[in-house]
Amino acid sequence: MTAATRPDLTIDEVRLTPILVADPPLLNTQGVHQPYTPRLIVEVVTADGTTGVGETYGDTKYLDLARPFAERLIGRQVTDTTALFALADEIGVAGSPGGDRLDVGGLRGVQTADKLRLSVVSAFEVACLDALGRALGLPVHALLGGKVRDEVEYSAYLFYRWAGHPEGVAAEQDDWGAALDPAGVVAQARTFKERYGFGSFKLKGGVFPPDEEVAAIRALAEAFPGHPLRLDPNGAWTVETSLKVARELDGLLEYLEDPALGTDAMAEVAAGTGMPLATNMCVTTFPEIEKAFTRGAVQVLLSDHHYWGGLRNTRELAAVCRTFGVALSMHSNTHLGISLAAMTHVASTVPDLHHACDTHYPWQSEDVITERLTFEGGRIAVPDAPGLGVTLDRDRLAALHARWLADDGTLRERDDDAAMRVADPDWVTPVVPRW
Ligand SMILES: O=C([O-])C(=O)C[C@H](O)[C@@H](O)C(=O)[O-]
Ligand SMILES: [Mg+2]
Repeated sequence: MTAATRPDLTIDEVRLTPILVADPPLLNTQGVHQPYTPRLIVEVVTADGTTGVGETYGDTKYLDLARPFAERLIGRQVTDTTALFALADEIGVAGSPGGDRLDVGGLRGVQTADKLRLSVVSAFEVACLDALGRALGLPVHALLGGKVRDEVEYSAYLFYRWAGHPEGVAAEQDDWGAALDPAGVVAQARTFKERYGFGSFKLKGGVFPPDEEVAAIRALAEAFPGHPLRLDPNGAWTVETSLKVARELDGLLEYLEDPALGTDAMAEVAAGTGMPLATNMCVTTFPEIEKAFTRGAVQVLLSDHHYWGGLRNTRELAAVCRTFGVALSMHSNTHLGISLAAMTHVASTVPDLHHACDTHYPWQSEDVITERLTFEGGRIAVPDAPGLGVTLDRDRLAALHARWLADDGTLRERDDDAAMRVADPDWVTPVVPRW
């Protein structure tokens, strides 16, 4: 390829398409998933006609950042992903003029202005890498330095859930049925194993009193001997409860995920148990690393390329974890195939990936790509086609965007509390720790 034949990778156009995607009634400590959840699909189009795609959170606060960011990208090169961070810093976050803390809590850790920006940057970075890979005929993993494995292992993400969303609420149906006790959780795990071949199971906890969730883990251990298990109550427990559960599940869990909220509480739990602790809550930004790692508060870091700022930042995070002797795996939030492909590419390039990664993907019956990614033995084969190796399905994208347009605004923000209040008008956001 000479300079004359090199494709013109100047960004000519950026398309942002907010969508609403069907989501089952999955329970967590804050409430229940809404019947439809917002995501944002990003497309960058280069002067030579190549299009790259990315995906991130679609709530209004992300859209408000993505729009001015998209304008600033026009005329830049898709190769210039380093510049994305400085560009993002130019954009103010509403309610946080100084770029400081917006609020704390939720299920994904602190929400700083910087983290919001990084969550937006990640979709553009992935779209740029996809476009670059397509233009060069190279898979994204090659652009990241090359894969060290041909498949990436994922874990079944078990949720307590209702059979359907509340009566009268517009929603898609599925055939999973309810899971509200140990037998239901085991049945759900069995379905996951049959359909996708998953070899390890994570249970989303913090929904029922700890004893009931301990019983569910015991039932899983009995039904699936030798299969790695995890429990994640999203910080719903006190230090004392966390230590009690750690004792009771000693030898049954590969790790306990965010039993208590915040680095101080996690460090206290870690000091009192030999059970490895994982997090996607107390360490979700680079500034939080030093305190947590030096105090031994976490033994497994669950990265998430969305809020860590993309695929290359994920690799930098992996290097930091390696340096501190902290194991690495991946967190997931409701996502579609574009993000699953991005996760798979970056995961394939990280030498020390210690546990099967989380994914919500099997819960998503809808997608915006022409061919869904498939799990064989709980694993996804790392795509070798150019870019991410996925193709946007424009009809599906348009249909899910039409749903977003038709919504009166209630579903455009993920709000698990509000969704729970539809079923239980007396529901109030639980004060954490709950138990
Ligand atoms: O590992 C986690 O904490 C998550 O996956 C956070 C998510 O928001 C999960 O709790 C959910 O989807 O309800
Ligand atoms: Mg978690």
